Amino acid sequence: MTLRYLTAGETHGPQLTAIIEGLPSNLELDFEALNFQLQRRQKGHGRGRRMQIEQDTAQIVGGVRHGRTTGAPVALVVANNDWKHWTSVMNVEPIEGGDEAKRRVHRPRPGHADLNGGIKYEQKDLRNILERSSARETAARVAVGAVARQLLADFGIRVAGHVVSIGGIKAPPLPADIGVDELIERTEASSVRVIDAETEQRMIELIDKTKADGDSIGGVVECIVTGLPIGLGSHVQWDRKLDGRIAQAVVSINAFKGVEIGIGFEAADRPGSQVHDEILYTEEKGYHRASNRLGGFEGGMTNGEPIVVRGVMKPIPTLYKPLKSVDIDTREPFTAQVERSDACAVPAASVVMENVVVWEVAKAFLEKFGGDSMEEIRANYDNYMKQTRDY
Ligand SMILES: Cc1cc2nc3c(=O)[nH]c(=O)nc-3n(C[C@H](O)[C@H](O)[C@H](O)COP(=O)(O)O)c2cc1C
Ligand SMILES: C=C(O[C@@H]1CC(C(=O)O)=C[C@@H](OP(=O)(O)O)[C@H]1O)C(=O)O
Repeated sequence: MTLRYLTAGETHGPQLTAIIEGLPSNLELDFEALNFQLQRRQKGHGRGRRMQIEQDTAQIVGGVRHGRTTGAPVALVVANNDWKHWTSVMNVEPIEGGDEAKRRVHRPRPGHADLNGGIKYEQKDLRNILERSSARETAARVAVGAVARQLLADFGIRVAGHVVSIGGIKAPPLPADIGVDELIERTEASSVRVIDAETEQRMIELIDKTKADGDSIGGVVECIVTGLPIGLGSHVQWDRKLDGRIAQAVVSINAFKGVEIGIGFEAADRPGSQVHDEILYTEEKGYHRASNRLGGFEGGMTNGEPIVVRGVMKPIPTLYKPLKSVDIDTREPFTAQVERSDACAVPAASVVMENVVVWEVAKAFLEKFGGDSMEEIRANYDNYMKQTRDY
C-alpha cells in the first residue's frame, strides 16, 4: 500500500482535517512530539496577529487506539481558534447582508492565488479561493509529517532544518561537525531559526523595517535528514526518483519557488572533480563518501549520506502597502485588497519544509521495507541492512 494523505479545510473555517492511509499498525505515537511540531510552525519573528489567536494541536480521530496505530487510516484534525470570529462569514448557510457582511474579496492580490483561482473556479468572491490557498493548510501537512517523522525515528532517521538567509542576509555556513541534536537545540532557541546570534539580530531588524514599510520578505531554508539506508527511491522510473519527489514536495509549499539538492545550482560552475563525492570503504562505516556535495542522492536513490535540501521562499504576497490590481467587479485599476498578513514567514516555512521532506522519505521507506505492521517492516529493514553490510 502506498502511503498517502489528503487534507481539507479552510483557513477561517472550523478546522483542518487530514487522512493518512498506508501507515503500518503498531506505530506508537507520541502526541506531545506531534504537537511540538505544530507549535514550532507557529513561531518565528515576522508573523502576523493570527499566530497569537491559534494554539495548534492535533486531535487524532481515527486509526489509533491506546496510543498505537491499528493499520486503519489515521484521521487527524487541527481546530482553527479564529473560526469563532468568522462563523457567520464562513458558514455553509446563507447569511443576511451584502458584500460587507460576507467580507467579499474582489481586488485580487498579485502573487496570491486569488485571480487565477477566481477565473478557474468561476468564483466572484475571491474569498472562496483564498480560504483554501492560505498557508494555514501547512498546519495539516506538518501534523502529517510529524507522524512520518516518528515512524522514521524508530529506524534512527532524523531531520533538522534551519534558515539559510532572509531578505539577502545570509547566515554563516553551519560548522562541519554540528550534529542533528545540536542543530535542533540551537535553532529552537532562535526566533529566526539560525544558530548565529549576530545574524539573528540583523534578520530581526530587517524584518521589522520591512514590516514598518508595509512590505514583505522571503528567504532560503535548508533541511537535513540523517541516518538513511542506501537505496531509498529508484533510478528505474521517473516518478520513483526520491530527489524528484522531494523537489515536488518542497515547491508545493506555499510561496516556494525553487529547490536545490546538495550544492545545487553551484554545481553548474564547478568541474566534476569538485562536485562528485568520492567513494570510500571501511569495516566500521561500510561504503561511504569523502564529501556530500550531491546532498545524499545519486540516481534518484539515497547514497547513505545525509539528504541536504534547500528551498527558496518568495516574499509574502499580501502587502500592507498593496500593489496595483484590477477590481473584478468594475475591471478598473485599484490597489489589491489588504488582508491580515505575515511580513516574513521564512522561519515557519523551514518547519513546514522539514515535515514535507520527511513525509517523502517515509513514503519511500515504506515502499522499500513495506509491511502491514511495524514488526514486519523491522524484519525487512534488518534483513536489508545485513544485505548492505555484506555487499
Ligand atoms: C508559513 C507560511 C505563511 C504564509 N503567510 C502568508 C500571509 O500571511 N499572507 C500571504 O499573503 N501569504 C502568505 N503565505 C504565502 C501564500 O500562502 C502563497 O504565496 C499563496 O498561497 C500563493 O501560492 P504560491 O506563492 O505558491 O504561488 C505564507 C506561506 C507560508 C509557507
Ligand atoms: C493561518 C496561517 O497562516 C496564514 C497564511 C496566509 C496565507 O495567505 O497564506 C495568510 C494569513 O492568514 P490570516 O489572514 O488568517 O492571518 C496567515 O496567518 C497559519 O500559518 O496557520
